[in-house]
Amino acid sequence: MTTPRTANLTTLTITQPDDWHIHLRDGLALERTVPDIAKTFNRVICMPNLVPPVKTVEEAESYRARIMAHVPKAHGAEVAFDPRMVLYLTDHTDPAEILKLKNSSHVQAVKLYPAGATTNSHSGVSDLSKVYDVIAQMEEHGVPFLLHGEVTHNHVDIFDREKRFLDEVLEPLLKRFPRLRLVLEHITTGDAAAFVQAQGANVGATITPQHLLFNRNHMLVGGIRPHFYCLPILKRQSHQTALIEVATSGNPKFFLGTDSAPHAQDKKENACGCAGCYTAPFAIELYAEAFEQAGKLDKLEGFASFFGADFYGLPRNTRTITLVKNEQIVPESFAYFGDQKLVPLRAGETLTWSIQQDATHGFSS
Ligand SMILES: NC(=O)N[C@@H](CC(=O)O)C(=O)O
Ligand SMILES: [Zn+2]
Ligand SMILES: [Zn+2]
Repeated sequence: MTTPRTANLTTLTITQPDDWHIHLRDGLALERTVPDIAKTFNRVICMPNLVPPVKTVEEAESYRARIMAHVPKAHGAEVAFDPRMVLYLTDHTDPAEILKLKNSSHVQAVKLYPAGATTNSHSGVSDLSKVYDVIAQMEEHGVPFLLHGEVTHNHVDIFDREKRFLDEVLEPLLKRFPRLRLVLEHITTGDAAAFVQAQGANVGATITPQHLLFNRNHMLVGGIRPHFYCLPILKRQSHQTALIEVATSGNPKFFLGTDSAPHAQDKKENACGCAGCYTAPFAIELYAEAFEQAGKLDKLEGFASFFGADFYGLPRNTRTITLVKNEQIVPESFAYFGDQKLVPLRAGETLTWSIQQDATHGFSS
Protein backbone atom coordinates (compact mmCIF):
# COMPACT_ATOMS: atom_id res chain seq x y z
CA MET A 1 0.00 0.00 0.00
CA THR A 2 1.34 3.46 -0.82
CA THR A 3 1.12 6.06 1.89
CA PRO A 4 1.02 9.75 0.90
CA ARG A 5 4.20 11.49 1.96
CA THR A 6 2.27 13.95 4.13
CA ALA A 7 -0.18 11.50 5.68
CA ASN A 8 0.96 11.86 9.26
CA LEU A 9 1.96 15.50 9.42
CA THR A 10 0.82 17.27 12.55
CA THR A 11 2.46 20.62 11.87
CA LEU A 12 3.07 22.34 8.58
CA THR A 13 5.06 25.55 8.19
CA ILE A 14 4.50 27.40 4.94
CA THR A 15 5.35 30.81 3.54
CA GLN A 16 2.69 33.34 4.51
CA PRO A 17 -0.20 32.97 2.01
CA ASP A 18 -1.93 35.62 -0.12
CA ASP A 19 -5.60 35.76 -1.07
CA TRP A 20 -6.10 36.69 -4.72
CA HIS A 21 -9.87 37.19 -4.48
CA ILE A 22 -11.74 38.57 -1.47
CA HIS A 23 -14.69 40.82 -0.66
CA LEU A 24 -13.92 43.07 2.29
CA ARG A 25 -17.00 45.31 1.71
CA ASP A 26 -16.90 48.82 3.18
CA GLY A 27 -17.85 50.95 6.20
CA LEU A 28 -18.54 49.03 9.40
CA ALA A 29 -18.01 45.69 7.64
CA LEU A 30 -14.27 46.43 7.56
CA GLU A 31 -14.14 46.07 11.37
CA ARG A 32 -14.92 42.40 10.83
CA THR A 33 -13.39 41.52 7.47
CA VAL A 34 -9.99 43.21 7.67
CA PRO A 35 -8.76 41.73 11.00
CA ASP A 36 -10.20 38.32 10.04
CA ILE A 37 -8.09 38.05 6.89
CA ALA A 38 -5.05 40.11 7.97
CA LYS A 39 -4.26 37.75 10.82
CA THR A 40 -3.06 35.17 8.28
CA PHE A 41 -2.75 36.63 4.77
CA ASN A 42 -0.49 39.36 3.40
CA ARG A 43 -1.52 40.49 -0.10
CA VAL A 44 -5.26 40.36 -0.77
CA ILE A 45 -6.98 41.27 -4.03
CA CYS A 46 -9.91 43.45 -2.92
CA MET A 47 -12.89 42.99 -5.15
CA PRO A 48 -14.48 46.29 -6.26
CA ASN A 49 -18.19 45.35 -6.22
CA LEU A 50 -19.15 47.95 -3.62
CA VAL A 51 -22.24 50.12 -3.93
CA PRO A 52 -21.30 52.25 -5.84
CA PRO A 53 -18.47 50.23 -7.40
CA VAL A 54 -14.78 51.16 -7.32
CA LYS A 55 -14.28 52.43 -10.87
CA THR A 56 -11.23 54.70 -10.88
CA VAL A 57 -7.69 54.67 -9.50
CA GLU A 58 -8.66 57.56 -7.23
CA GLU A 59 -11.63 55.64 -5.80
CA ALA A 60 -9.46 52.55 -5.35
CA GLU A 61 -6.85 54.52 -3.41
CA SER A 62 -9.45 55.98 -1.07
CA TYR A 63 -11.05 52.53 -0.56
CA ARG A 64 -7.60 51.18 0.29
CA ALA A 65 -7.10 53.92 2.89
CA ARG A 66 -10.43 52.96 4.52
CA ILE A 67 -9.27 49.33 4.62
CA MET A 68 -5.87 50.22 6.08
CA ALA A 69 -7.55 52.09 8.95
CA HIS A 70 -8.75 48.69 10.23
CA VAL A 71 -5.49 46.75 10.10
CA PRO A 72 -4.89 45.37 13.59
CA LYS A 73 -1.71 46.00 15.52
CA ALA A 74 0.45 43.16 16.85
CA HIS A 75 2.59 44.33 19.76
CA GLY A 76 2.18 47.93 18.71
CA ALA A 77 3.31 47.32 15.13
CA GLU A 78 0.95 46.85 12.20
CA VAL A 79 0.85 43.32 10.83
CA ALA A 80 2.05 42.85 7.25
CA PHE A 81 -1.04 43.43 5.15
CA ASP A 82 -1.04 44.78 1.65
CA PRO A 83 -4.44 45.16 -0.02
CA ARG A 84 -4.09 45.15 -3.81
CA MET A 85 -6.87 47.07 -5.47
CA VAL A 86 -8.97 46.36 -8.56
CA LEU A 87 -11.08 48.54 -10.85
CA TYR A 88 -14.63 47.55 -11.75
CA LEU A 89 -15.02 47.64 -15.51
CA THR A 90 -18.17 49.28 -16.87
CA ASP A 91 -19.41 50.04 -20.38
CA HIS A 92 -18.07 53.57 -19.80
CA THR A 93 -14.57 52.93 -18.41
CA ASP A 94 -12.08 55.37 -19.95
CA PRO A 95 -9.14 53.54 -21.61
CA ALA A 96 -6.87 56.27 -20.15
CA GLU A 97 -7.59 54.84 -16.68
CA ILE A 98 -5.37 51.86 -17.55
CA LEU A 99 -2.26 54.00 -17.79
CA LYS A 100 -3.14 55.62 -14.45
CA LEU A 101 -3.50 52.14 -12.97
CA LYS A 102 -0.14 51.13 -14.39
CA ASN A 103 1.48 54.12 -12.67
CA SER A 104 -0.21 53.55 -9.30
CA SER A 105 1.49 51.54 -6.59
CA HIS A 106 -1.60 49.83 -5.15
CA VAL A 107 -3.97 49.15 -8.04
CA GLN A 108 -3.28 45.81 -9.58
CA ALA A 109 -5.96 44.70 -12.01
CA VAL A 110 -9.34 45.25 -13.68
CA LYS A 111 -12.43 43.12 -12.96
CA LEU A 112 -15.14 42.01 -15.33
CA TYR A 113 -18.59 41.48 -13.91
CA PRO A 114 -20.92 40.57 -16.75
CA ALA A 115 -23.97 42.76 -15.97
CA GLY A 116 -26.35 40.81 -13.72
CA ALA A 117 -23.99 37.86 -13.08
CA THR A 118 -23.57 38.17 -9.30
CA THR A 119 -23.75 40.40 -6.20
CA ASN A 120 -23.61 44.12 -7.15
CA SER A 121 -22.94 43.47 -10.81
CA HIS A 122 -25.71 45.66 -12.28
CA SER A 123 -23.15 48.32 -13.31
CA GLY A 124 -21.07 45.63 -15.05
CA VAL A 125 -20.33 45.21 -18.72
CA SER A 126 -23.35 44.59 -20.96
CA ASP A 127 -21.29 43.53 -23.99
CA LEU A 128 -17.53 43.01 -24.11
CA SER A 129 -17.28 44.63 -27.55
CA LYS A 130 -18.09 47.95 -25.84
CA VAL A 131 -14.82 47.81 -23.87
CA TYR A 132 -12.39 46.43 -26.47
CA ASP A 133 -10.38 49.66 -26.41
CA VAL A 134 -9.91 49.31 -22.63
CA ILE A 135 -8.94 45.64 -22.98
CA ALA A 136 -6.45 46.56 -25.71
CA GLN A 137 -4.77 48.92 -23.23
CA MET A 138 -4.67 46.16 -20.62
CA GLU A 139 -3.06 43.78 -23.07
CA GLU A 140 -0.57 46.45 -24.11
CA HIS A 141 0.43 47.29 -20.52
CA GLY A 142 0.26 43.78 -19.08
CA VAL A 143 -2.57 44.62 -16.66
CA PRO A 144 -4.34 41.47 -15.44
CA PHE A 145 -8.02 41.10 -16.35
CA LEU A 146 -9.98 39.24 -13.65
CA LEU A 147 -13.19 37.59 -14.80
CA HIS A 148 -16.37 36.50 -13.13
CA GLY A 149 -16.84 33.84 -15.80
CA GLU A 150 -20.55 33.25 -16.25
CA VAL A 151 -22.97 34.17 -19.01
CA THR A 152 -26.13 35.84 -17.78
CA HIS A 153 -28.85 35.08 -20.34
CA ASN A 154 -32.06 34.11 -18.59
CA HIS A 155 -32.51 31.00 -20.70
CA VAL A 156 -29.10 29.53 -19.75
CA ASP A 157 -29.28 27.03 -16.90
CA ILE A 158 -27.40 28.25 -13.81
CA PHE A 159 -25.27 25.08 -13.74
CA ASP A 160 -24.14 25.66 -17.36
CA ARG A 161 -23.27 29.34 -17.11
CA GLU A 162 -19.53 28.94 -16.55
CA LYS A 163 -19.07 26.43 -19.39
CA ARG A 164 -21.07 28.64 -21.76
CA PHE A 165 -18.85 31.60 -20.79
CA LEU A 166 -15.73 29.65 -21.78
CA ASP A 167 -17.14 28.84 -25.21
CA GLU A 168 -18.99 32.03 -26.02
CA VAL A 169 -16.95 34.76 -24.31
CA LEU A 170 -13.52 33.63 -23.18
CA GLU A 171 -12.34 31.71 -26.20
CA PRO A 172 -13.19 34.55 -28.64
CA LEU A 173 -11.71 37.11 -26.20
CA LEU A 174 -8.37 35.29 -26.10
CA LYS A 175 -8.40 34.95 -29.89
CA ARG A 176 -8.76 38.71 -30.19
CA PHE A 177 -6.29 39.51 -27.35
CA PRO A 178 -3.87 36.55 -27.21
CA ARG A 179 -1.34 38.27 -24.94
CA LEU A 180 -3.93 39.45 -22.39
CA ARG A 181 -3.05 38.44 -18.83
CA LEU A 182 -6.19 36.96 -17.42
CA VAL A 183 -7.45 35.24 -14.27
CA LEU A 184 -10.60 33.18 -14.46
CA GLU A 185 -11.88 33.74 -10.94
CA HIS A 186 -13.40 31.14 -8.62
CA ILE A 187 -13.56 28.32 -11.18
CA THR A 188 -16.16 25.65 -10.45
CA THR A 189 -16.03 23.13 -13.28
CA GLY A 190 -13.71 20.58 -14.83
CA ASP A 191 -14.36 22.45 -18.09
CA ALA A 192 -12.85 25.66 -16.70
CA ALA A 193 -9.89 23.75 -15.23
CA ALA A 194 -9.19 22.11 -18.60
CA PHE A 195 -9.63 25.39 -20.47
CA VAL A 196 -7.09 27.16 -18.25
CA GLN A 197 -4.64 24.26 -18.49
CA ALA A 198 -4.78 24.48 -22.28
CA GLN A 199 -3.81 28.19 -22.36
CA GLY A 200 -0.40 29.85 -22.17
CA ALA A 201 1.22 31.17 -18.99
CA ASN A 202 -0.77 34.43 -19.37
CA VAL A 203 -3.94 32.66 -18.17
CA GLY A 204 -4.48 31.53 -14.56
CA ALA A 205 -7.38 30.73 -12.24
CA THR A 206 -8.32 31.07 -8.59
CA ILE A 207 -10.12 28.33 -6.65
CA THR A 208 -12.16 28.80 -3.46
CA PRO A 209 -12.12 26.47 -0.44
CA GLN A 210 -15.84 25.73 -0.79
CA HIS A 211 -15.44 24.47 -4.36
CA LEU A 212 -12.66 22.11 -3.20
CA LEU A 213 -14.50 20.81 -0.13
CA PHE A 214 -18.09 20.66 -1.33
CA ASN A 215 -20.43 19.96 -4.20
CA ARG A 216 -24.10 20.72 -4.81
CA ASN A 217 -25.26 17.75 -2.75
CA HIS A 218 -23.86 19.42 0.35
CA MET A 219 -26.05 22.43 -0.42
CA LEU A 220 -29.25 20.66 -1.48
CA VAL A 221 -29.59 17.14 -0.03
CA GLY A 222 -31.63 16.82 3.16
CA GLY A 223 -32.65 20.49 3.15
CA ILE A 224 -31.46 23.66 1.46
CA ARG A 225 -28.41 25.18 3.14
CA PRO A 226 -28.13 28.86 2.28
CA HIS A 227 -24.61 29.27 3.65
CA PHE A 228 -23.30 27.00 0.87
CA TYR A 229 -24.89 29.20 -1.77
CA CYS A 230 -22.36 31.23 -3.71
CA LEU A 231 -21.76 32.12 -7.32
CA PRO A 232 -20.73 30.43 -9.47
CA ILE A 233 -22.91 27.84 -7.76
CA LEU A 234 -21.46 24.55 -6.41
CA LYS A 235 -21.50 21.91 -9.14
CA ARG A 236 -21.71 18.12 -9.20
CA GLN A 237 -19.07 15.95 -7.53
CA SER A 238 -17.14 15.15 -10.72
CA HIS A 239 -16.37 18.87 -11.07
CA GLN A 240 -15.26 19.07 -7.44
CA THR A 241 -12.90 16.17 -8.13
CA ALA A 242 -11.45 17.92 -11.20
CA LEU A 243 -10.83 21.10 -9.18
CA ILE A 244 -9.08 19.17 -6.39
CA GLU A 245 -6.94 17.52 -9.03
CA VAL A 246 -5.67 20.78 -10.55
CA ALA A 247 -5.38 22.71 -7.27
CA THR A 248 -3.18 20.01 -5.77
CA SER A 249 -1.22 19.28 -8.96
CA GLY A 250 1.51 21.87 -8.46
CA ASN A 251 0.49 23.57 -11.73
CA PRO A 252 1.27 27.28 -11.15
CA LYS A 253 -1.76 28.40 -13.18
CA PHE A 254 -4.01 27.57 -10.21
CA PHE A 255 -3.80 29.61 -7.04
CA LEU A 256 -5.68 30.58 -3.90
CA GLY A 257 -8.62 32.99 -3.97
CA THR A 258 -11.05 32.54 -1.10
CA ASP A 259 -13.91 34.60 -2.55
CA SER A 260 -14.83 35.17 1.10
CA ALA A 261 -18.02 37.20 0.63
CA PRO A 262 -19.93 38.27 3.76
CA HIS A 263 -23.65 38.86 3.81
CA ALA A 264 -25.50 39.43 7.10
CA GLN A 265 -27.37 36.40 8.48
CA ASP A 266 -30.82 37.75 7.58
CA LYS A 267 -29.72 38.32 3.97
CA LYS A 268 -28.54 34.69 3.66
CA GLU A 269 -31.34 32.98 5.62
CA ASN A 270 -34.00 34.59 3.49
CA ALA A 271 -36.64 33.58 0.93
CA CYS A 272 -34.32 35.18 -1.63
CA GLY A 273 -30.91 34.60 -0.07
CA CYS A 274 -27.72 36.37 -1.18
CA ALA A 275 -24.80 34.54 -2.82
CA GLY A 276 -21.50 34.33 -0.94
CA CYS A 277 -19.70 32.25 1.71
CA TYR A 278 -17.77 33.81 4.59
CA THR A 279 -14.46 31.99 5.13
CA ALA A 280 -11.91 34.72 5.89
CA PRO A 281 -11.18 33.81 9.56
CA PHE A 282 -10.12 30.21 8.83
CA ALA A 283 -9.57 30.04 5.09
CA ILE A 284 -6.08 28.50 5.13
CA GLU A 285 -7.32 25.84 7.54
CA LEU A 286 -10.08 24.92 5.06
CA TYR A 287 -7.59 24.63 2.20
CA ALA A 288 -5.29 22.52 4.41
CA GLU A 289 -8.19 20.14 5.02
CA ALA A 290 -8.89 19.83 1.28
CA PHE A 291 -5.22 19.27 0.42
CA GLU A 292 -4.80 16.76 3.22
CA GLN A 293 -7.86 14.79 2.09
CA ALA A 294 -6.22 14.59 -1.35
CA GLY A 295 -2.95 13.39 0.22
CA LYS A 296 -1.25 16.50 -1.19
CA LEU A 297 -0.41 18.73 1.77
CA ASP A 298 3.04 19.15 0.25
CA LYS A 299 1.41 21.07 -2.61
CA LEU A 300 -0.40 23.59 -0.37
CA GLU A 301 2.44 26.11 -0.17
CA GLY A 302 2.80 26.55 -3.93
CA PHE A 303 -0.95 27.04 -4.36
CA ALA A 304 -1.40 29.32 -1.34
CA SER A 305 1.84 31.29 -1.21
CA PHE A 306 3.85 31.17 -4.46
CA PHE A 307 1.85 30.83 -7.67
CA GLY A 308 -0.41 33.88 -7.27
CA ALA A 309 2.49 36.17 -6.39
CA ASP A 310 4.43 34.82 -9.37
CA PHE A 311 1.46 35.38 -11.69
CA TYR A 312 1.03 38.97 -10.51
CA GLY A 313 4.77 39.64 -10.68
CA LEU A 314 4.99 40.41 -6.95
CA PRO A 315 7.72 39.06 -4.66
CA ARG A 316 6.96 35.93 -2.67
CA ASN A 317 6.36 36.56 1.03
CA THR A 318 9.28 36.01 3.37
CA ARG A 319 7.48 35.31 6.64
CA THR A 320 5.95 31.95 7.48
CA ILE A 321 2.86 30.62 9.24
CA THR A 322 2.53 27.29 10.99
CA LEU A 323 -0.55 25.12 10.72
CA VAL A 324 -1.05 22.60 13.52
CA LYS A 325 -3.33 19.62 13.63
CA ASN A 326 -5.42 20.96 16.50
CA GLU A 327 -9.15 20.88 16.09
CA GLN A 328 -11.08 24.14 16.25
CA ILE A 329 -14.82 24.72 16.29
CA VAL A 330 -16.11 27.36 13.89
CA PRO A 331 -18.22 29.93 15.78
CA GLU A 332 -21.99 29.86 15.11
CA SER A 333 -21.78 33.51 14.09
CA PHE A 334 -19.67 36.65 14.30
CA ALA A 335 -20.66 40.23 15.09
CA TYR A 336 -21.03 42.15 11.83
CA PHE A 337 -21.85 45.64 10.75
CA GLY A 338 -22.68 47.00 14.19
CA ASP A 339 -25.47 44.85 15.62
CA GLN A 340 -25.84 42.34 12.78
CA LYS A 341 -24.66 38.74 12.67
CA LEU A 342 -22.53 36.96 10.12
CA VAL A 343 -22.76 33.17 9.82
CA PRO A 344 -19.56 31.67 8.40
CA LEU A 345 -19.28 28.59 6.22
CA ARG A 346 -19.22 25.48 8.44
CA ALA A 347 -20.63 27.34 11.46
CA GLY A 348 -20.59 25.12 14.56
CA GLU A 349 -18.50 22.44 12.82
CA THR A 350 -15.05 21.14 13.70
CA LEU A 351 -12.03 21.93 11.52
CA THR A 352 -9.00 19.66 11.71
CA TRP A 353 -6.30 22.35 11.38
CA SER A 354 -5.54 25.56 13.31
CA ILE A 355 -2.96 28.31 12.99
CA GLN A 356 -0.29 28.15 15.66
CA GLN A 357 -0.65 31.26 17.77
CA ASP A 358 2.72 32.42 18.98
CA ALA A 359 4.07 35.68 20.27
CA THR A 360 3.99 37.16 16.79
CA HIS A 361 0.34 36.26 16.04
CA GLY A 362 1.12 33.14 14.10
CA PHE A 363 3.91 34.68 12.08
CA SER A 364 7.58 33.83 12.11
CA SER A 365 10.19 35.71 10.18
N1 LIG B 1 -19.22 34.79 -4.93
C1 LIG B 1 -20.38 35.19 -4.49
O1 LIG B 1 -21.28 34.37 -4.36
N2 LIG B 1 -20.63 36.47 -4.14
C2 LIG B 1 -19.75 37.60 -4.29
C3 LIG B 1 -19.64 38.08 -5.71
C4 LIG B 1 -18.82 37.19 -6.62
O2 LIG B 1 -17.63 36.96 -6.37
O3 LIG B 1 -19.35 36.73 -7.64
C5 LIG B 1 -20.27 38.74 -3.41
O4 LIG B 1 -19.80 39.88 -3.57
O5 LIG B 1 -21.11 38.51 -2.54
ZN1 LIG C 1 -17.63 36.44 -8.88
ZN1 LIG D 1 -15.99 37.11 -5.47
